[in-house]
Amino acid sequence: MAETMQEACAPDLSLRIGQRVRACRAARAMTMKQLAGESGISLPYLSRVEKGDGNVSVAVLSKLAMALGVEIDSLISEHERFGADYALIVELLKRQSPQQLKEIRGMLLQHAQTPQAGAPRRIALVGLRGAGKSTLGPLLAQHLGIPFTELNREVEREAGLSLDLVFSLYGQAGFRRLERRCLDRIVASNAPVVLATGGGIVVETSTYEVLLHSFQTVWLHAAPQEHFRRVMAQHDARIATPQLRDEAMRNIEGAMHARRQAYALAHTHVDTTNKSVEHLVQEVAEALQGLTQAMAQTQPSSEALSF
Ligand SMILES: Nc1ncnc2c1ncn2[C@@H]1O[C@H](COP(=O)(O)OP(=O)(O)O)[C@@H](O)[C@H]1O
Ligand SMILES: O=C(O)C1=C[C@@H](OP(=O)(O)O)[C@@H](O)[C@H](O)C1
Ligand SMILES: [Mg+2]
Repeated sequence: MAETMQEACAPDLSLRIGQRVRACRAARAMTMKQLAGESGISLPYLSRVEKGDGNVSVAVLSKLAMALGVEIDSLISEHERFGADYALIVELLKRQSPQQLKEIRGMLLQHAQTPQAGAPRRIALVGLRGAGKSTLGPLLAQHLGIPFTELNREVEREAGLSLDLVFSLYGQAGFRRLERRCLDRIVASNAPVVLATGGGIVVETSTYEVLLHSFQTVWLHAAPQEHFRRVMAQHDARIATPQLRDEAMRNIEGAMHARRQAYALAHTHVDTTNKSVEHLVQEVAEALQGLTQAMAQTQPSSEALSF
């Protein structure tokens, strides 16, 4: 059964699409009749789309985008909410190479990441399940003399439910909203902390951006087989049968593949393969010290961004 966007999405999305189509058409000084003709959509149907009352299929959206000479995502996005500069910056960024984008992000973060006198020490451990975040976190915190927080426990406390129930009652999206709320609260508390995050925090870009911006982040990693071996050794109920085990291994490999680039954005990376937990506490502490020194030496540039 063909599912239309109207059925799949909230009504305000239809309204937004309608407003975007109308605004793009107006900016191009096109009449409704012209747009209908150029896109091959009937005039009455286009009128309904613009009123936010059409069952807009992806095919119709694609025809409209083509006739307006815009990318289909610009008819769905909320970019205009952030103003004209935002839209121009997005276009400017689209023309940069991955390396240039890395440099631009670094420049934008330079001020935020230069340690300010008296700023709280905030460290976040990221990585796939079995990375050792929950194991190393409290030991690292003890070593540094600052408190430890497990973000998933904060989510459970916020929801008043176990993590499994949060997922089954609110779904992945509900969990991510709670995770963000808890992270925001930790940032706002302005206290030093070693934070063990959940393995999936990197998938919600807006949450991960807050984490990268506000914490010194450490990616703890190992080969997928090692992550799997460690999770297996925890005798998790989710991998109690051979089928579940196969699925779990594929899941870990798939997640590592899909998340590798995001994890790699962390400020420092530590390979945990064949290293004892005690050794790793030292190694992570040294990596963080190196990072703090490197950040202190990087003077915020007063030059204009030149890209
Ligand atoms: N460096 C390590 N070498 C071997 N086993 C480890 C190491 N770090 C953690 N483990 C074990 O792996 C399992 C998963 O660790 P955990 O800290 O719960 O990972 P995470 O919180 O990142 O999912 C635990 O049983 C833990 O004892
Ligand atoms: O990798 C993931 O997608 C998840 C990892 C879990 O955290 P841990 O990494 O602490 O196990 C937990 O947040 C949730 O089950 C989702
Ligand atoms: Mg954990």
